[in-house]
Amino acid sequence: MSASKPFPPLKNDLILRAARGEKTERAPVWVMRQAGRYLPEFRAERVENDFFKICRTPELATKVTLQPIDRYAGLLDASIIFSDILVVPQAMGMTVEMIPGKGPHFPDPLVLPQDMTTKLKEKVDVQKELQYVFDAITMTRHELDGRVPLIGFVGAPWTLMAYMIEGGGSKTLSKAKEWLFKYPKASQELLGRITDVCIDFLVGQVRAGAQMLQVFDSWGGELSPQDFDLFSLPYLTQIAKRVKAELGSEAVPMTVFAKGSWYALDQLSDIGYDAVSLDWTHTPESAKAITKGRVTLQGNMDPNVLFGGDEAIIAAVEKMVRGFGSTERYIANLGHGILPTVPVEAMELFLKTVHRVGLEVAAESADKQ
Ligand SMILES: Cc1c2[nH]c(c1CCC(=O)O)Cc1[nH]c(c(CCC(=O)O)c1C)Cc1[nH]c(c(CCC(=O)O)c1C)Cc1[nH]c(c(C)c1CCC(=O)O)C2
Repeated sequence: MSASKPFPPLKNDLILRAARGEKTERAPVWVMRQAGRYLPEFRAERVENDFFKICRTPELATKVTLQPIDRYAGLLDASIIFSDILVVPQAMGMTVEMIPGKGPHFPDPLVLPQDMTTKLKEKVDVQKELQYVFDAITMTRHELDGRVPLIGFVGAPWTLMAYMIEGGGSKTLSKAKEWLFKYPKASQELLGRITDVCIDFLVGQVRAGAQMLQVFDSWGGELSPQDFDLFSLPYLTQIAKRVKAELGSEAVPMTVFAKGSWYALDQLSDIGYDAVSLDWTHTPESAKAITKGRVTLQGNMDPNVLFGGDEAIIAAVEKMVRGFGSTERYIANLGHGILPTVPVEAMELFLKTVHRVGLEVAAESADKQ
């Protein structure tokens, strides 16, 4: 498939305007992992198909991406392409399986620096290896019919390196950290190689139709501030700068999410991203005081509030949306992905409350002027 057929015109550009720092009528909202196991229609799809088969089949990836957009019609202001951060290690030559109930598993992880020569491809042809993601993006853009913008994404180099060495989830990340401290040069080489692939992949996603991009450093907060400076920040910086330089006038807004790296918020506001996604360890007031309007803030309700019942959800959304202020440089979201056991009604109440409070805040700020 090619991106040559023109895409339908966009009817809701709230999130793009918020990311660019323009005023919005209300705070736009979407949710990390909004296409996922809390949706019965997604679970039904997973009975039929393996996780990576869905990722690799554009028709299925498109179908699953659209599930939350259809179910919560008019309530979500963005879609995010259904895929996974671990398609990058796969493109680099590694095998990754998704084990139901357990998560990702690498049967043959990187153990020693010399494994970079034997277990990773020397040159990665991103266009060929990840064509299926580009096809899914192009197909989804057409099927969305301009309802909301489509977000593309990658995992950050440090988070991907950690998976490639740990071979899956880990409580301590001891193996990946052993690399950082024992083999710092090899670690930097690996991070650089992952960065190059991430850059080609993001550029390709935009050329295929992605209208905004997010970089997920899910394990950023496992690093000390000094180690984040050495092993994550330089690569996050390269990604923003080189993707924007390569795309030139076609560049789209970019968001960085470094979960747990509260200490890096000031730096993350100055490295070329338009938006910074926050987990729930920030108050809106402190995040605004640190970032001083340099970036759009995204987030940040604790996803577990969705288990707390209606009153708790409404109270937390009120606090969040009023705290961030709703019409300037703010995108409502959770502080991390929605969890698989969240009731679909709780998600609906979250979205409806963000809309209601967002409109109230906008009306109040218009009154004041
Ligand atoms: C660390 C990470 C991964 N994947 C991702 C991250 C970064 C975000 C984060 O920190 O949560 C990113 C991701 N993974 C998925 C998306 C799809 C788009 C969306 O947000 O809706 C996105 C953006 C689908 C998925 N990725 C995965 C599922 C569930 C798998 C299944 O259906 O069996 C989905 C819907 C599997 C996955 N993939 C990964 C793990 C650790 C797991 C297992 C744990 C879990 O299930 O939550 C790696």
